[in-house]
Amino acid sequence: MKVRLEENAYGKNAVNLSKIIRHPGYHEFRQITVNVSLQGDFESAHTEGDNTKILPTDTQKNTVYALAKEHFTSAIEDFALHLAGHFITTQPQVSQATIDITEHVYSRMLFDGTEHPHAYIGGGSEKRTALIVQNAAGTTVNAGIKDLLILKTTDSGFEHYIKDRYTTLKETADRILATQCVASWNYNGLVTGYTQQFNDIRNTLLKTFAYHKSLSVQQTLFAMGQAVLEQYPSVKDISLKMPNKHHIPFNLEPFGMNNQNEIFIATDEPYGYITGTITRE
Ligand SMILES: O=c1[nH]c(=O)c2[nH]c(=O)[nH]c2[nH]1
Repeated sequence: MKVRLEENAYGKNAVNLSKIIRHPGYHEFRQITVNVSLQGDFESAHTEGDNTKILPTDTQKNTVYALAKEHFTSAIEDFALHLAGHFITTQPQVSQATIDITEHVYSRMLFDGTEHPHAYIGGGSEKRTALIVQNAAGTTVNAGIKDLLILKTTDSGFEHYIKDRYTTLKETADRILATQCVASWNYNGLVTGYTQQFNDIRNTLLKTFAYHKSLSVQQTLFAMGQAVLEQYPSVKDISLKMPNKHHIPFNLEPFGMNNQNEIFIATDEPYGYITGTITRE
């Protein structure tokens, strides 16, 4: 039987790297996880076991650490762009380099209103992400946030949905809305000041979530994406993933008590999963 190699890629995943940037009197600390993935002329490696065009994934991992010394100095997008450019320009057999970086958030410890010069506290589940794809057609920059746990205690309802013989869900005009949000957006070309853009977009997402009078997760997701596209011409499109982390009112009637929307059972699974991409018309 004749078979042929279709799409293929290889690289090193989960390259965990931390860096201290030492300044007189204070330190900066960064921690990232890097995935490198290369595409190109690797057919003979698969069909003949010919490794002469293979840059070992071990070398790719070493390259991430080595280039971090000089080139991981600001936003993860900038470091990812440098890494992608390195593999494309030094390896002629590589036609596409994909660099995916996740940054783990740390904030400085604060004592009596003063930031400690070298002690940090982890940022919980939230992470910042950058995904760079470089090939002959150009370079795309995707930035985002993942595992952003956000919740509001009112201004959320879910009513007027389909009811059939299997429906048990009660309509509510006032519920908890909670999600562990993933947001990622593509920029129109390159941007100056990735961290400022990231902080501004993150703030817009949070503010829209907080102030939106939500009729459903779907409607809030759309409003969050729309706000970003309206305020940032640099953003081409935005994708959101919003698992509905249900908080279901607990029945206190067996105990002769009236639950006035105060006591809930927080359930992890199963969960509603709402996703969408919003783009300009
Ligand atoms: O905002 C919501 N969207 C749904 O599609 C849905 N389905 C459901 O059971 N609860 C909710 N909530």
